[in-house]
Amino acid sequence: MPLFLIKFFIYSSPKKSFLVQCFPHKKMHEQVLKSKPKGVEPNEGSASIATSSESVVDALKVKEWEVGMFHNEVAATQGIRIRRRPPTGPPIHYVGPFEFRLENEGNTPRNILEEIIWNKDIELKERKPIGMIRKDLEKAPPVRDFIGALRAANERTGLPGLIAEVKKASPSRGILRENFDPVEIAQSYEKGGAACLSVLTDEKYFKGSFENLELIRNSGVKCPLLCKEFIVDAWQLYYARSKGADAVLLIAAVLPDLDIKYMTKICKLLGLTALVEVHDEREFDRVLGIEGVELIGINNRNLETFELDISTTKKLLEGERGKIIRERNIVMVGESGLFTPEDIAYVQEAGVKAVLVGESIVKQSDPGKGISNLFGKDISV
Ligand SMILES: O=C(O)c1ccccc1NCC(=O)[C@H](O)[C@H](O)COP(=O)(O)O
Repeated sequence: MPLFLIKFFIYSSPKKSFLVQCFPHKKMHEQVLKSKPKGVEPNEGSASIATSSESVVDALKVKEWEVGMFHNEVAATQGIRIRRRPPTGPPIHYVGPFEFRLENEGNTPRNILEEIIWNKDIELKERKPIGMIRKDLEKAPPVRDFIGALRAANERTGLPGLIAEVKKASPSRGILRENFDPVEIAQSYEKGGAACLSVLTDEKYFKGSFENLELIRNSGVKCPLLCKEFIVDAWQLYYARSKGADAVLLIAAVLPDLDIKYMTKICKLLGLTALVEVHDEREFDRVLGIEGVELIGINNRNLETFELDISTTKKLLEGERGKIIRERNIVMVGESGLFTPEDIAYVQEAGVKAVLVGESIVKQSDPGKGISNLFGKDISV
């Protein structure tokens, strides 16, 4: 019997629901049983009756969860620890006409990155139909050359091209800047010599927005824009482009190889540059095995623990991997935790042609001047 059917029967068997109801206090059934009749707040220990059209929706939800589980299994074989969906079943559980809400330990994210990823699913439920996005795409401003801008800045200054991040807050640092005017910050970065900008669009954890991305794009800022989002679905690529993005971030700690392959192809079709982010050797090797990747970021921050170590960039670019990068002419980006001219020199020495910097410059009263402080000299055009 296929795995998804076995799981379906386990999760929908009357026996299990009996156990859940009889022994809610037992370790193996530490679920809090809640029903959620339509339009009524969850109510512990009761159930609601579903209509037949609801049962079609229910079947789809179960199926959706099964796909997520399959995704988790594939991802785990590639060393990906971030689970795409909660592993202990969909939070809403259906038995015949009854609907239960199950909450248990397995439905708790293991770290902040996993929490952000699970939250994307909730956000994506509200997405516009792809047909509407197609229309928006026709009106989107033309794509600008992200990698070209980084290379040009590197040649002009002899220093890594700067991707300056427009970031109001982060899970690791909280609020970085109270008086946050995204357009003013973007203009100040451009004036200070940034080659490209990275704009956080996640609202819940970074206090960013797609509105900020659009505002910056429509403000006359010429630097190409990276849409700094947690991408889990190809739909987000179309949406980012429709809002004026020139590049998107694909995180190898979250996306299995097949997703990265598929998404980089869609990016090419849309004219978007994909910045593929890695944090360790295994992720780096996986990404080097994918054809057509032209821009790779090494994040010095462990997104599960927040630990920062800029020697991550050096470690990953040593030896054979560094050689492959040079042979393929891939542009490497050193990301996170860069505060001083010495930090910039260190990652440049390690082999990066670009850096992605947020905190150290966005916190300055004049973010453009913050760039001169970071590089130890004026790099404005
Ligand atoms: O910054 C965080 O706390 C964070 C937490 C979870 C996922 C991603 C996170 N940050 C994204 C980034 O990698 C940085 O915004 C970016 O590289 C700039 O870093 P920094 O210069 O240290 O602000």
